[in-house]
Amino acid sequence: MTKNGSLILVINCGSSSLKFALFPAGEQTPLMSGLAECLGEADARITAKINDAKTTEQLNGQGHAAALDVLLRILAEHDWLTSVKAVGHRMVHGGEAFKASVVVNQAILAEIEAHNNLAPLHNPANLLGIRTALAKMPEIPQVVVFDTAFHQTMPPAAYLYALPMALYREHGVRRYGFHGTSHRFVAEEAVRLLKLDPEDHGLVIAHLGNGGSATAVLNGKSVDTTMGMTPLEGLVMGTRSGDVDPGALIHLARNAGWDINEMDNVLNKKSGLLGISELSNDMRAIEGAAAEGHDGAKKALDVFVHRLARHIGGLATSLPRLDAVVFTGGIGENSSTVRKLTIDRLHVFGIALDDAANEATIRGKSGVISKGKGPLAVVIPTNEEWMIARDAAELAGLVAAH
Ligand SMILES: Nc1ncnc2c1ncn2[C@@H]1O[C@H](COP(=O)(O)OP(=O)(O)O)[C@@H](O)[C@H]1O
Ligand SMILES: CC(=O)OP(=O)(O)O
Ligand SMILES: [Mg+2]
Repeated sequence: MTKNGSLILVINCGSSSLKFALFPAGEQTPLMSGLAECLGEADARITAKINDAKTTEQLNGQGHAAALDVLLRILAEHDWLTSVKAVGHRMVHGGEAFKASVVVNQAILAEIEAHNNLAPLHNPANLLGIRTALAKMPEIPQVVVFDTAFHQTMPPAAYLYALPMALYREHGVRRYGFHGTSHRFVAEEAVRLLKLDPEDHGLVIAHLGNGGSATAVLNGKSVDTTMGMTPLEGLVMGTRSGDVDPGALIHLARNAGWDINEMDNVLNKKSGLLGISELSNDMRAIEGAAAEGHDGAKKALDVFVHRLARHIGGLATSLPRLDAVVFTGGIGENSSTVRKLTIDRLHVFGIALDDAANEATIRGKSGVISKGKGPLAVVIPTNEEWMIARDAAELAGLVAAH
C-alpha cells in the first residue's frame, strides 16, 4: 500500500506555537513529534521527541519561519527530509466551503483566507503555517484538514440558530462544529473496537481537552455537535465558558460598560474551569484541589460534569439508538473521576459504570468501562495528527484511499 519510505509531516500551527509530527505513510506511530512554543517571544523554543528522547533548542525570539527552518534541519540531520512526500496542516475553520480535506493551490488559499473572520484566533495562524511550509518546500503537496469538515453532514435543524435567516445568508451565522478530525478518528476506532455495523450505529463522542466538544455520530456521520459558529459554544472548557445566555452579555454591555474586547477576553480566556475555580484551567489541578475540599474547584468540577452529562443526553436525541458514549482527549482519556461522575448522571439511559475498568483505563489505553445491558461507555485515545497524516498521504497519492 505504502510507496517505499514516504514520510508525512503534520503541522498544527497556532498563533504562538507550532505542533508537528512525522509519520511513515500509512502508519499510526510517529517517528518524531514535537512543539515550538512562545514563538515571537524571548523564550521561543522548539522541542522534538524522537524515541522518547526530547531535545530542546532556543529560538531567541524568532517566529514560525525560524521554527520551520529548525524542523527541516532536524529532518535533514536524520536523513528524513528527502523522504517527506506530503505535508498535512490543521485548519480550524473551513466554513461551508470545505466538506473534506484538500490539496492546497492559490485559489484554495484565497478561499481559506476568506474564512479568517469566522475564526480570527485560529485560522490566520494555521494559514501562516501553510504559507511558511509552501515557501520552504514548494514541490511538496500541502494538504489542509479542516476541524469543521466532519460536521458538514449536520442537518439544518442542528446547525441553524433561531435568528433571522438573513444573518445566516449574509454573515454565515450558523453552527459549524469543531474538533472534527478527532471525532472522525474516534468514530472510526469505535466501530472497529466495538465491532459495530458501520451502516447502523449511534455514538456520542466527548472530546475533552483544553477545548472540548461532544458530537452525535450516526452511521459514521456527525448529526449534531456542541460547538457552534466558533469554538466557544457548548461544554465548559479550560478557560472558555461554553454556553452562556447572550442576554448576560447584553446586560454587562448595558450596565457594566463592557465592550467587545472585554467579552472576547473573558469568555475565551478567563472563564471555564479557571473562571469558576479561581484556581486553574487544568483538570488535574482542579481534581486535586476538589479532593482537598477547595470550594471553587468542587464547583468547577460540578459545573463541568453537569454540562457534559446534559449535552450528552441532548445529543442522544439526534440518534435512533445509542450504542456507546465515548470519552477522548486529555481529560476523557485520563480522568476516571470525570468519567465516573458523568456516567453516574446517565442512569436514565441504562449506562452503568464498571469501576475497576474505569480506574484501569488511563494513559493511552482504550476499552469499555461500563457493564450490563445498556449502552456502552468507552475510552478511545484520539490521534488527530495521524488522521491529518492519513488524509495527506491519501490526497498526495501515497497510499490507497481507506
Ligand atoms: N491524569 C489526568 N487527570 C485529569 N486530567 C488530565 C490528566 N491528564 C491530562 N489531563 C487534562 O487534560 C487536559 C488537556 O488535554 P489535551 O487533550 O492534552 O489538550 P489539548 O486540547 O491542548 O490537546 C488538561 O485539562 C489536563 O489537566
Ligand atoms: C477548535 C478548538 O477548540 O481547538 P482547540 O481545542 O485545539 O483549542
Ligand atoms: Mg491534544
